[in-house]
Amino acid sequence: MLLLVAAFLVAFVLLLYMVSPLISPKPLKLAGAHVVVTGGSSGIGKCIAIECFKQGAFITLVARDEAKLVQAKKEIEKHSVNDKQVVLCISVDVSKEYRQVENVIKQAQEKLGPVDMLVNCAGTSLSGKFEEIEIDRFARLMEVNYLGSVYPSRAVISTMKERRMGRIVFISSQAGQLGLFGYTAYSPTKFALRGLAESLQMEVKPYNVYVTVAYPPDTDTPGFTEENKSKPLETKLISETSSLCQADQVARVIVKDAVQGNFNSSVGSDGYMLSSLTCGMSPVTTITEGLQQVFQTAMKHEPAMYTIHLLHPTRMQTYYIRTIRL
Ligand SMILES: NC(=O)C1=CN([C@@H]2O[C@H](COP(=O)(O)OP(=O)(O)OC[C@H]3O[C@@H](n4cnc5c(N)ncnc54)[C@H](OP(=O)(O)O)[C@@H]3O)[C@@H](O)[C@H]2O)C=CC1
Ligand SMILES: CCCCCCCCCCCCCCCC(=O)[C@@H](N)CO
Repeated sequence: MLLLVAAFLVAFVLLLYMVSPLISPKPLKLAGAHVVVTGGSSGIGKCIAIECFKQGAFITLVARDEAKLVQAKKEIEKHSVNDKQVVLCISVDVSKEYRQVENVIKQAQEKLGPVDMLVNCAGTSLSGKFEEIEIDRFARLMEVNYLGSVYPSRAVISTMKERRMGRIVFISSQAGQLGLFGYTAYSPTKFALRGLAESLQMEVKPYNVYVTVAYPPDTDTPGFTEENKSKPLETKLISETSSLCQADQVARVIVKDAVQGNFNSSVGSDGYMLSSLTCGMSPVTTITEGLQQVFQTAMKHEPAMYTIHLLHPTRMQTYYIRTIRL
């Protein structure tokens, strides 16, 4: 019996390695690519823009405050690697009107060509006890963090599908992997991004478009400083168990994962553990990731469960879907 299980596992691992070229996308070339970064005027978004610019990309920064945009543009331009590179700034609130966001993307495409990579980094956080958070803030946070990622993505997706190439990145958070004291308004907006990303990835994979969800830990940014002003002591104590990162370090990891087309992107060893523990049935981009999900399930359930986890038709879709003829 044991032998049978072992043989089954070996056969399966072999099979997975055979299909591995099918599930690993070709890396995106950033040199000459057009990268749109919402929230690109500050913190993590600005560092993502710098990282892409350093690799030869053309950048469109999208945020509301024009002065901050101009300042960020100057900072990014210092890192140019050739004299053709451009940083374009467009001011818009990504969470209000879909048509406005669509126009901004149109303008960007007219100036710098079709979008090769969209990074949805515009977002805001708020911590506090459930009953102390002003009721309007729940809707506002959902608008900015969730709809503010839906709108730009929706505006670029058709062109990406037509061109059979592209990357869409969503910036969730470790607080989008587990709910924490103080994050009743914030966490759900970041969980929502994962649902969106998983669904969208399944739709666009046949068109060679890859989606990445990043789950950064606390990161030293202007947004983080702002959030700390109202942070309950409990939230601070819990958060201190995970590391505080620098924005450029987080940005490097996110850009690397997006370029490679990895679905999941996490930073550091606790980020890695958290992603393993909360892997669910997310799309996998590497064999190790797939096996890891299964062993994760195996530790939690009876053997039947991990067979289902591996072989369920839905999982098969995420392995195999390449082309659909409608
Ligand atoms: N810092 C952290 O600890 C972590 C942050 N994150 C997430 O990363 C993202 C960036 O965070 P961080 O760098 O700290 O944030 P910052 O506050 O430093 O920067 C936020 C950026 O988003 C823009 N922005 C905010 N709201 C809107 C809007 N409605 N429309 C257009 N642009 C907007 C801001 O510009 P402007 O205000 O001018 O519009 C700014 O460029 C957020 O989604 C955050 O939730 C995730 C995990 C950890
Ligand atoms: C075995 C696994 C160990 C992992 C321990 C994980 C502990 C969780 C700490 C979570 C910290 C909260 C991050 C929120 C960041 C964020 O989105 C805001 N800062 C935005 O500004």
